[in-house]
Amino acid sequence: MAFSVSRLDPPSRGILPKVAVMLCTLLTFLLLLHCLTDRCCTASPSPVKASSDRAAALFENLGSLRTKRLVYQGAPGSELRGYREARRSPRLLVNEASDLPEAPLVLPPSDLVASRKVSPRFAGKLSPLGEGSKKLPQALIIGVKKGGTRALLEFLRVHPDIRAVGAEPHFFDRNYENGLEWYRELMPKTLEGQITMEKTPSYFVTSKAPARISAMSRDTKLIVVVRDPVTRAISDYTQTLSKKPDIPSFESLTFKNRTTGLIDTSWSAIQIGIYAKHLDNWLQYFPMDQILFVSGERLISDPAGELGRVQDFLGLKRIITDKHFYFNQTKGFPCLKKAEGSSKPHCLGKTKGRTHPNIDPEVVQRLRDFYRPFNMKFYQMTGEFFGWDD
Ligand SMILES: Nc1ncnc2c1ncn2[C@@H]1O[C@H](COP(=O)(O)OS(=O)(=O)O)[C@@H](OP(=O)(O)O)[C@H]1O
Repeated sequence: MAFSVSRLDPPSRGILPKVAVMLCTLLTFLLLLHCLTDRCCTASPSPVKASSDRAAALFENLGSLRTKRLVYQGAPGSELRGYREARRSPRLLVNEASDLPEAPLVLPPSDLVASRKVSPRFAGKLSPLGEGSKKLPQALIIGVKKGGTRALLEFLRVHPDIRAVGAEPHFFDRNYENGLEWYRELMPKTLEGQITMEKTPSYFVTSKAPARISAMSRDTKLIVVVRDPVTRAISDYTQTLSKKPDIPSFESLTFKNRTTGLIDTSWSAIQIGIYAKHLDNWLQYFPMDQILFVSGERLISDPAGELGRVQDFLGLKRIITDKHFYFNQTKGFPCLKKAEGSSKPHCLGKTKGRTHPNIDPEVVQRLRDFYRPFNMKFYQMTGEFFGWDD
């Protein structure tokens, strides 16, 4: 102020210059006062102020996201909600925090994925590191042939936490010599927390399979789809007949000697249905609570109910429910409203749900009598009643 007065001071000492100096001083004072009010700052924003505001906003957002991450780690059960909230704020992540590394903000912590509080498939879509790795299966559908194993696997594949091989690897029966690394290579890539599965129905009747699977992992979960052994035998025969139309009749293959009524238990169609005998072999290596028996009949009459049991057994959330199925009148079987990775309805192929040939009722009855004691034993061993002998 003193500086401006002396600079404006004219050499003359008249009254007018003094008034002019006083007016100038007053004007300067008023201007300064004006600039200290809000109107002044709003009208002419300083670039420094704007950028510091953005930085403060980013800092605040980062802070709020950090808080969310702390919530995931600190409070079990609140994880998914917190993560979803963060996901539902794309504006926050894309616009305001675009300068910040996105991955650490977006991905749920790995321990959270491992505990499956967040669907690993969901997390996987966001993973910057790729699609996981191939692992040996943690769960197997080991049988039984013609029990409904394909239907079960196709239905299970709808679950986001299950990844399964489509074809039957036959590792523990035919391809064991290829080694575990060969087997692992067949598997789909999975993320932490996802379950790798395969189905090979012949494992259930392969005497070496229990020891081999146990050597891979004693924790392997085993699923067996069982079906009335008489219907199963006819289904098995129907499949063979479709490939070799010249084979003898079911009736003649059933007996070693039709006159004496002696059943040919060496015929695989008959052999496979002696479930109690095969199960005995598995129980040498696995405890009963590591084996789940799925009813082939209920898989048709109530697929969601059976799938509920399977999801529980695998420790998965019950995601596959009634709303995933519809009954297809033409097929005569339940089908998926949407198959895995598709939006279209999906029924199993025409080799599933074949029309069976008519079998002499006397032979059917003879087979029912043959299986009854084995079925009783099987119900006793499993503690479950499948109702094949009503
Ligand atoms: N949803 C659905 N759609 C079609 N078929 C179904 C379904 N659920 C169970 N099934 C029954 O599955 C039987 C075939 O069993 P598998 O898949 O175990 O056969 S195989 O061992 O893999 O060849 C098959 O046996 P067949 O009827 O004798 O063909 C079906 O009865």
